[in-house]
Amino acid sequence: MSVLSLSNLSVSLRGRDVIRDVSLSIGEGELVGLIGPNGAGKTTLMRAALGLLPFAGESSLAALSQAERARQVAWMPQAREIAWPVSVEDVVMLGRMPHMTGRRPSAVDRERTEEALAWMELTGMRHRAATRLSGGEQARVLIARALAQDTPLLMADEPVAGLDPAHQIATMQTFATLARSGKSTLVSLHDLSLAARHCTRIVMLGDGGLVADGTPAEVLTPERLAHVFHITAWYRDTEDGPIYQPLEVIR
Ligand SMILES: Nc1ncnc2c1ncn2[C@@H]1O[C@H](COP(=O)(O)OP(=O)(O)OP(=O)(O)O)[C@@H](O)[C@H]1O
Repeated sequence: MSVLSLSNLSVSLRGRDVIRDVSLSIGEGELVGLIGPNGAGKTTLMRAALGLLPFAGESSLAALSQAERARQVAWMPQAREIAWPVSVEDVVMLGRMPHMTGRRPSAVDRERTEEALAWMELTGMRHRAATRLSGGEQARVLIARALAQDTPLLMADEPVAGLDPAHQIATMQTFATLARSGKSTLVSLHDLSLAARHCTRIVMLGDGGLVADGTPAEVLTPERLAHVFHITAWYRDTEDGPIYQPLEVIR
């Protein structure tokens, strides 16, 4: 079953075509990396898919009511400064809002919150004010809030930007674990190695259009890296998975 379906999605901002005719469908248990250079349209595509921007074409998510959408998809935007001086666990518990029926959190709400705190290694700082955390720690709190929402689909805009290497890897492994349990994630990334190692599928955008959609090995060819990213990269298929190291800029 598909958790997101986009059909001929196009977005025009201030008279400029930013996304052109993108069609794709994400099924259960997929971890999809959305890659493309700065300005390629990754954020715009995700925001339009969520119904946060006007678009032409169709998005299965945008067609849902606000309440249904909040139970179908958790969204972690790129902006990640937490402005509310509340505890880490309270921010994460906010992810349970779409599921809460009464005024008090249920046993399931508490369980999902605990799980999300543990996933993001935040249990030890649960009582700290979220505003007093470092940038990377705040990002982990917002990922935990999205995980606590416990939706079939998670959409995250550069969730690992600003995280240290251990937390980048752990976050991608959490998404992979979710995928194995049938949940899907669409995640925009700039790190090609993380994308290649952890994603089951890569969607490459270039200048607003869909350039390629397939397995990491199918999509990350030297020709596309040259043409779309203007780079050369060192590549090896190792026992620990594929490794990509960008090397030179092609001018
Ligand atoms: N409100 C806006 N009005 C006009 N143009 C916009 C607006 N928002 C974004 N754009 C333009 O749309 C294009 C795509 O932007 P978008 O933020 O989707 O790219 P991105 O792939 O997410 O980039 P990055 O990797 O830098 O985050 C860019 O050229 C950007 O300048």
